[in-house]
Amino acid sequence: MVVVSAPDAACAFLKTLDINFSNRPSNAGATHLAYNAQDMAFIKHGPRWKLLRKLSNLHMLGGKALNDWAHVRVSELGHMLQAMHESSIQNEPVAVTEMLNYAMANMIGQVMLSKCVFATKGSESNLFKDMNMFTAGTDTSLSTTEWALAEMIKNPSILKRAHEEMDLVIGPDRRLLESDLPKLPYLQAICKETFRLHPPTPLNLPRVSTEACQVNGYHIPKNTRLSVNVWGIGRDPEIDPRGNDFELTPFGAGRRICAGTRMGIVLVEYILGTLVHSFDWRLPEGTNLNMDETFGQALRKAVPLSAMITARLPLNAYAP
Ligand code: HEM
Repeated sequence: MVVVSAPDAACAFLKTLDINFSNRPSNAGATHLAYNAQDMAFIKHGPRWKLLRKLSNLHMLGGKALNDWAHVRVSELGHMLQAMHESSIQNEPVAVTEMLNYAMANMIGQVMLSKCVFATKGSESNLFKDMNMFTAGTDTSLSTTEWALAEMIKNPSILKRAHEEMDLVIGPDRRLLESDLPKLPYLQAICKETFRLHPPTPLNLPRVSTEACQVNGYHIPKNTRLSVNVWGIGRDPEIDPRGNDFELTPFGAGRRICAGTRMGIVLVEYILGTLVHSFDWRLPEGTNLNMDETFGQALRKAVPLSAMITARLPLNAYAP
């Protein structure tokens, strides 16, 4: 197995990925949810074929599908905001992680299965869960949103500056819309910085060399397992941001790049932006912010985020 941590070597490897590292090792979990036509043929006879065909037929991860399903994100986010608002009125801490999990799973679940995942016990939704699509889509987006909120609670000046930008662009009378996102560069910078510091897949997903090859002077035999240490590269003080763009690859790169990149970015920016604009955030009295990491399906906070929130918008902004 090769783990690449140095940016220049990672850059060379990533450039070689499409040619020689396009397969996944057989135990790579969600990575079997391969997506393009060639990969589809590769797994055509596997148990995931039915769902994959559905994904592909609906073009559900592309730009048009993202627009077509915007109303689902609005309504699911509305339900979460309403529940959070009720906690704030009762002066109770909000179980942020749990709420994000429900909202993200329902957003992704409804798009893929046309039903609310946490309101159905049908076999199709079980199949969906067994197939790791939750972890590919929800755990990654959830962990980024949770880490970003935690970093802002830890650094109130960042939260304040995000509020200032949003108050200027959106104002205090309505909720954030997805169409506001391009006008919020500071929010986008917060998301990018969170991807750098807390990449949900810190070693990317593993690839296997299909052929022997030479990379950066090293001989890589056929069938070598390759991992890129995205977490280490993102924290390397030597990195020059004017490099070749391979210093920030939270969604991977090349032919097997994350199939849900667009959806992941929209989910994180839209949900995080709305939560920040809608509430003031602070820790419950007498508690400390634990920033320890734990690695499961994604790199998550070891202690789920719990916070006190105060509404910043009029009551009707918190309706589903
Ligand atoms: C913050 C959000 C997300 C992050 C950081 C992320 C990250 C990744 C990474 C690093 C890979 C491996 C790429 C490579 O090997 O080069 C991957 C693969 C994948 N992701 Fe995501 N992901 C996110 C959201 C999503 C969403 C929302 C979906 C779908 C609903 C999704 C579906 C997939 C699938 C199907 C693959 C496998 C692609 C293949 O093997 O060809 N991801 N993701």
